[in-house]
Amino acid sequence: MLDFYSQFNPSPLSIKQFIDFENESNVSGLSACERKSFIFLRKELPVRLANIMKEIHLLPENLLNMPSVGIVNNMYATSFEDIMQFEKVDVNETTLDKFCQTLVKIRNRHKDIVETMAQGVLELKESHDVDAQTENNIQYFLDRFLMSRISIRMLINQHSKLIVCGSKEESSVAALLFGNELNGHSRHVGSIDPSCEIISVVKDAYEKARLLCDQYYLASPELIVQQHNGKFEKILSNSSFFAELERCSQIRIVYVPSHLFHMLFELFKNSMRAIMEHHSSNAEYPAIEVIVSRGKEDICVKMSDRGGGIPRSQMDHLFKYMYSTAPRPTKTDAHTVPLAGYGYGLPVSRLYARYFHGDLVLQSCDGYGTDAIIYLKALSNEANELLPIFNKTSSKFYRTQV
Ligand SMILES: CS(=O)(=O)N1CCC(Oc2ccc(-c3c(C(=O)NC[C@H]4CC[C@H](C(=O)O)CC4)noc3-c3cc(Cl)c(O)cc3O)cc2)CC1
Repeated sequence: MLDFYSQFNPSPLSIKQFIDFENESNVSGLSACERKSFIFLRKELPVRLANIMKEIHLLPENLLNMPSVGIVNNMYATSFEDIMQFEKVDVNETTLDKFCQTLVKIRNRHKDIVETMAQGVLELKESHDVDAQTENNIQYFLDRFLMSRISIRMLINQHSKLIVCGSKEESSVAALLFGNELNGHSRHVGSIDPSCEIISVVKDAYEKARLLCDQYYLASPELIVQQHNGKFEKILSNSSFFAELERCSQIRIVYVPSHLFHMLFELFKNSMRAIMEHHSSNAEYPAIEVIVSRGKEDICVKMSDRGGGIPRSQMDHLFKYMYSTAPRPTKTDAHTVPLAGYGYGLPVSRLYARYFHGDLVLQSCDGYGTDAIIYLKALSNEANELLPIFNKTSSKFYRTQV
């Protein structure tokens, strides 16, 4: 069955399709949405699982034989079998309920997979010499494996949040509690906010990172936020609309707030760490400046710090899984720098940006500071999932690399 489903390419969805899918259900009732989602997912989830499982099987023997990689492999095989039981069932209330609960079970099973995979890489580093080719292999695989995982969790979250998987009582309570409007704000569609106010997420991520910074450094840099809404530039001059523009000028995007938060939280931690270390002998710390801008195609969030910057020779390391994989500090290690990434914070943040055809880039001036720019698609119909495809090209990459 694995070979059968790995023959199909994953079908990317745009954010607009995720939204329209739910809006359509408003017309024909939730059960139509649930049925349509079930029919799509009972094929698409096995396709996405099978595509990445075939790549796991192409990994270098040394890595594949690591205990933690074996655990990941078995988890995927179990989840694939779980979904297979719905391949030919009739579509009725019982199977839809069971399917929902199976998705929640799979989501819980996979919740620590990033850490488990990182543990597998660590086991390899500690037991074998890792040559440049193997490191390239691992970088290529982890980018694709972690992107695939983001996409599978997105599909599961959209289905389970829209259908509000769980007991009917929970569903009715959820409907009572959340319904379609949240305190008059636009309603979320699963994990998507159709009107996500970017500056609010920026401030939230800053406050959470500042907490960690204050805990360790007993101080933290201030935040200066600006925005430039190019969308309204043309009619800015007409003062009669000014009040309206003031309200409209909050730059909003149809996006997944949790993805944006993850990226911003990671970047704030890195900027704060650089600033506090670079100015450790000062009593004053240069503020972090964030500019949010909206143009025709892109929405950009630029974070600028004066943390001393990084030489170009070191820049590539920041996105390297192998370079950053280090033993997680033990709880008793009182001197753990809370802002230091011991995992894959930056590479995963770039995957979140790229997942809907955006990007995350760093521009550093050694001796001065670093700019980090998050690019997001301004239009939801252009924000298509970017999915890894298992085919001859990807297989060849592993073969030539070995
Ligand atoms: C893989 S991960 O996601 O897990 N993770 C990536 C992140 C890393 O932590 C960090 C944090 C900050 C910095 C840093 C320095 C810095 O440290 N300079 C001083 C050294 C410059 C080289 C110098 C040398 O080696 O030559 C030795 C001093 N300067 O600018 C930044 C900076 C980086 C990012 Cl990405 C940013 O967004 C903003 C920034 O200001 C580096 C590393 C943990 C691991």
